Amino acid sequence: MTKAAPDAYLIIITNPLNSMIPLACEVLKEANKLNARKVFGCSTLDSVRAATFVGEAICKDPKTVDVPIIGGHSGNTIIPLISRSNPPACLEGDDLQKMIKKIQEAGTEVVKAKAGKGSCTLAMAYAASRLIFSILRAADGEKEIVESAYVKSDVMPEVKYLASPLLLGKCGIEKNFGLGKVDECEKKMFCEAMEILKKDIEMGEKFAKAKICEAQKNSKKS
Ligand SMILES: NC(=O)C1=CN([C@@H]2O[C@H](COP(=O)(O)OP(=O)(O)OC[C@H]3O[C@@H](n4cnc5c(N)ncnc54)[C@H](O)[C@@H]3O)[C@@H](O)[C@H]2O)C=CC1
Ligand SMILES: O=C([O-])CC(=O)C(=O)O
Repeated sequence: MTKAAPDAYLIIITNPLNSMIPLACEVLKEANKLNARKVFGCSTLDSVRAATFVGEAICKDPKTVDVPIIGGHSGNTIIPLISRSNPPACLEGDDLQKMIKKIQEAGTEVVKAKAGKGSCTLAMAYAASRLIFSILRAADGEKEIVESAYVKSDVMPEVKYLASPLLLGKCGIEKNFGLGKVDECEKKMFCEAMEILKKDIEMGEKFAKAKICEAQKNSKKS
């Protein structure tokens, strides 16, 4: 990609996404071709699931429901901001906790059900096509297109990569909306998620650096 299409958008679906985006960015950085505005970790399925489950709970068509997602794309790092659901979800106590868990565990549930035979496919195809079409529509000049995705981020100094709502534009990410307003419960979940994210990010970066180092040594030998 760095040689054949250095200006291309890079959208990664492969897990572990929290580490794969740092890994990819390290490789692009090494080749002097990193344009972080065009590198996306596809966490759109979390947005799709949140809209579907919240929509079911409040009897609304999921297509009309928006729930911002922050954090990452694995278990507890997926933080659906139900307090900012549009239309409002008004979930509290046990119902709220169950909803959050349902969104966070939905992917793992499918992986377990398929018992070693992959993960969810059709829903993933839908989510990927939604992100790709959003990016293309924005590149084509359509305004006010917002998607949550896991990207290189300077929103929080503690974590260099983060999922958050993004305004898309002609050249990729136009603006990162960051965390925005979060309630106390969401803030607590985010603080816990940051500790996991930090380790996941470090793992991706370390892996990339080791592979780059190995490749450099091999090229010197030959
Ligand atoms: N971002 C997201 O929301 C989602 C991400 N995923 C991720 O997408 C990836 C694919 O998922 P599935 O299609 O369900 O998995 P799968 O197990 O059905 O397919 C993986 C494919 O990769 C091939 N493969 C494995 N190692 C390879 C290598 N070194 N070189 C070339 N091919 C290789 C396997 O032969 C297999 O065909 C996984 O990493 C999964 O975790 C899946 C669903 C949602
Ligand atoms: O864990 C997996 O392989 C599947 C996944 O990311 C999801 O369904 O969100």
